[in-house]
Amino acid sequence: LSLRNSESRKTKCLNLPPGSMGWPLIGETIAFRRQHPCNSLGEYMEDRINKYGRIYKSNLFGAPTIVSADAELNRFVLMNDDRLFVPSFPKSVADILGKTSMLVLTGEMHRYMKSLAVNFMGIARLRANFLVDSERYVVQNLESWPENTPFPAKEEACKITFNLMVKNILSMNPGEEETERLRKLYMSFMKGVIALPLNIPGTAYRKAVKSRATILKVIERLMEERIQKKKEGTDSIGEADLLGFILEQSNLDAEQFGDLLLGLLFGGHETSSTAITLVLYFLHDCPKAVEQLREEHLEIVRGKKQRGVPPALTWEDYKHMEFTQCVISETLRLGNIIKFVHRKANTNVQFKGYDIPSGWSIIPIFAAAHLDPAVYDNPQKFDPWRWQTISGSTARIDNYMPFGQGLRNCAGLELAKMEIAVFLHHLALNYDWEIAEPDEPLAYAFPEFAKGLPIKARKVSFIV
Ligand code: HEM
Repeated sequence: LSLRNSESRKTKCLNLPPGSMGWPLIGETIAFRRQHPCNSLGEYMEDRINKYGRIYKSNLFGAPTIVSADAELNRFVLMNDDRLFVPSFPKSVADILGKTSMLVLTGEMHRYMKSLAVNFMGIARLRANFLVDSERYVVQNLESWPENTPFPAKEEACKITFNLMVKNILSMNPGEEETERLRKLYMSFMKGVIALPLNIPGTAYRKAVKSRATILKVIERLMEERIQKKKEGTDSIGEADLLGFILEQSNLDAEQFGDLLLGLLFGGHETSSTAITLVLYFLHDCPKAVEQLREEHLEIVRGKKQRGVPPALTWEDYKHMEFTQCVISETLRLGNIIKFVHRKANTNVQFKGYDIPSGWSIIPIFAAAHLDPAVYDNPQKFDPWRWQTISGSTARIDNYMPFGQGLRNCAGLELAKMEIAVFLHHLALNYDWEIAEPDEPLAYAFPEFAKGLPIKARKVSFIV
C-alpha cells in the first residue's frame, strides 16, 4: 500500500493527460477490446476522445497507459523508437514469439535481425523470386475457386500467402505432407499468440507453446539436412530460400532462425491475407473502381501481346499498375489491418505539455489519422481516386501509417503490396464476384470476418 501511495504521489506532480483508470486491475481493457467495424474507432474510443481529447490516459492490459489518437504524437513515438520508447508485449506473448524475435528485440540485435529480413525481401529477390511465385500461387488458387458456389474468401487468401512464405523460407511446396503439417502447427501457434495467456493443459496458449517447440524441432532438422547437403555438394537451393540465405549470410542458430521464421510468418501471413480479403470486400461496393482496375490490367496484357513478350508478369508490368496502387493504399487506409501498436516509455517524456512517465505504456492508434475528417475528406468512403491527388508534399502522407514508420516499420511492405497487386491483376482479368452473405470486418486489433467473407465467383475472361 505504501508503495502504491508513493507511486501516486509521484504521478500527482506530473501533468498527465485527462482520462479514467477504470476498474481495479482490468482498468478499461474490456471496453478497449470490444469489436467494432474496422473503418471506425469504435464507441469506446470515440467516447474517450470526445470527453478527454486525442491524448488520454487509461489502464489497459494491466498497465497505466497513454492512448494516442494524435497523429503528431504517433509520429513522435515511432521516430523515437529504441531511444525514448521500446516495444512492450505482455510477457506471455514475448515468451511465445521467442526471445530473439524481431518483434521483441531492441538495439543492435533488432537492427541485425531486421537487416536480414529486409535484405531477404529486397527488390532483387522480389523481382526474381517472389513475383514469379506470387503469380503461380495466385493463378493456382483462382483456378481452384468453385463456380457459383459460395466459399470463404479469407481461407483462399490464407493459402496464397502461406504457400508463398513457406516456399521462400524453406522451399516447401503446397500440398506436400510436410507443408501441411507445418501449416497446422503454425495455425495453433498463431491462435496462442492472441489467446488468453493461461499456461494450463487444454488452453490455446498451452497448445501454442507446444507447437512452437515442435516447429523449432522441425527447423533444427531441416537446418541439419541442408548443412549436410552443402557439405556433400548436393544442395541445389543455395540462397534461393531464407534457410539457405541465413546459412550463408549469418551464424544464427536453430532457435534464432526459428524466431525469425515465425516472426516472418506471423508478420506476413495473416496481414496480407486480410488485405486481400478486404480488397474484395471494398471493391464489391465500388464497381467503377473494378472497371478502371480491369482497364489498367487489360492495357498491360495488350501491351505485352503487341510487343510479343511472354505473358508472365514482370517487375516493369508491376510498376505500371498505378491505379492498382491507389486501390491498395485506400484498402489499407480504410481497413486498418494494424490498428495500433504497443510501446513503453523508456524514460520520462514530455509531449504537447503532457508527461508520459517512464515505464508507462503508450498505444499509438494508427487508425485515428486514417479516419480523421481533418486529414481525409469523407474518410468513411472507399475512394481510391483520392490517392491520385495526394502527393509526397502533403501532410497526409506523414499521417498514413498502415506499415508503421521509422526503425520498426514493416519489413515486408514491398512484398505485401506486390502480392496484393498480383492478386488484383488476375482477379480483375478473369473474375466477377459478389458477396454471398453479409459479413462485415470487425476489429479490436485486427479486422476479422466472422464468416471468412463468403463470396460467389464467376469466371469471365475479359482478355480479347
Ligand atoms: C498488408 C500487409 C501488412 C501490413 C498492414 C503490415 C503492417 C505492419 C506494421 C504496422 C508493422 C509495425 C509494427 C510496429 O511498429 O511495432 C509491421 C512490422 C513488421 N512486418 Fe508487416 N505488415 C504487412 C505485411 C508483412 C509481410 C508480407 C511481412 C513479411 C513477410 C511482414 C513482416 C513484418 C516484420 C518482420 C515486422 C517487424 C519489423 C520490426 O520489428 O522492425 N509484414 N508490419
